[in-house]
Amino acid sequence: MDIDDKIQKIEDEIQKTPYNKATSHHIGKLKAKISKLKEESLQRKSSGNKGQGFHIKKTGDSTVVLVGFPSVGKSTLLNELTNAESKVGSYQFTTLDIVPGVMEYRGAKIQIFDVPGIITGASGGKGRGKEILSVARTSDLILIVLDVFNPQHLDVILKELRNIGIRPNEIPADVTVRRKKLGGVNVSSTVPLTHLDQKTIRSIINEYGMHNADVLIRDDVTMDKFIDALELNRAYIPAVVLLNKVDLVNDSYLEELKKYIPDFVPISAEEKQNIQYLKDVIFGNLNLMRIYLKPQGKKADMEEPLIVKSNSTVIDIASRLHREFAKNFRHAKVWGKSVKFPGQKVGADHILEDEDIVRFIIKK
Ligand SMILES: Nc1nc2c(ncn2[C@@H]2O[C@H](COP(=O)(O)OP(=O)(O)OP(=O)(O)O)[C@@H](O)[C@H]2O)c(=O)[nH]1
Repeated sequence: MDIDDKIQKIEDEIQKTPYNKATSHHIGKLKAKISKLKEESLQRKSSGNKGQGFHIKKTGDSTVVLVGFPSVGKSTLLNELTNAESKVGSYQFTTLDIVPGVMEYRGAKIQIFDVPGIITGASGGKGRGKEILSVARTSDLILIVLDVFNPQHLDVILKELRNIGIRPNEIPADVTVRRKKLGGVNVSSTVPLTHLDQKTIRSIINEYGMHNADVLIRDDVTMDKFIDALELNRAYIPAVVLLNKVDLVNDSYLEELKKYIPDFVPISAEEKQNIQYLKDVIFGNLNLMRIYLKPQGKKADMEEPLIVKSNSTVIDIASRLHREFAKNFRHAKVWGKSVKFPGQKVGADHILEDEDIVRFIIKK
């Protein structure tokens, strides 16, 4: 029996088992088993395909990946957003290889990848699923591209992404597990747990080979999220749904769709509709900010901002500039939204905001 058969067999068993208090620990154990098998299957696939996968050199400030079925307009969109010269064809599977492009926006260099069209079963190795696997898992944002006439593909794509360990738009549950030598499994939580009982938690923990551990739970987690928290390989990545080719439909069609997909960005890559707004959405979801540097006695360089992650501190910026800078840091002066008055003196841990101007004062 291969791994997929094993997974199917356990899934069938879960289907047949009624879910209640008495069976919860058993179902927890089965779900943990499935999670481990899927992980094993992923590991095998990626190691078995050495050399064939895409090796992408990450450049720029962030990376974004376009995921969608063939012919939904990914190449056309990539051309609109970036400087890449991607071939556009009106037949399926035009994208034969990965095409990175760079979108320059608000001073940031955002690298965008168009991966070959996802098809059902991609995560299982069908089509060119493993490419999606390697690219999407390491990206900072996933753009799920749908054709306006095939919105039902969203469910398939989300399922495929989950199968390769991606948890789009989820935040990891706050669970810590400390292994110990003796004393059994001790579970404590800071909030009431409405989805899991002690027996189920123990049963899942045991399935992961741990028989002595302190488990601390700070969220009212579901069974699935608890299992995710025990897997090391989960990728929590923001995702945005794009509905392409809206030039072919009217407003009432889109209104109707909102009943099924509450949150999407309508675009037309071909007719260049809503592209500017999309760029804003991309930038916004990457959680980046622009910081301008002001050398001593000179005006700030307002041409080329430093692009950093939101909530970066003064010392984060200093470390990025130069190791010596951070080591000899004394204080900084800041102009902008993060301070009460212009030129305010701040310490290393001060959190900056978008478009702040910073001057470093370092020990001589
Ligand atoms: N009407 C309309 N057609 C579009 C739009 N975007 C793309 N197309 C057309 O859809 C077809 C497929 O576009 P591509 O950009 O090649 O699609 P793709 O998703 O990259 O396809 P694969 O390379 O097969 O994965 C082409 O004929 C495009 O001209 C759009 O916004 N409106």
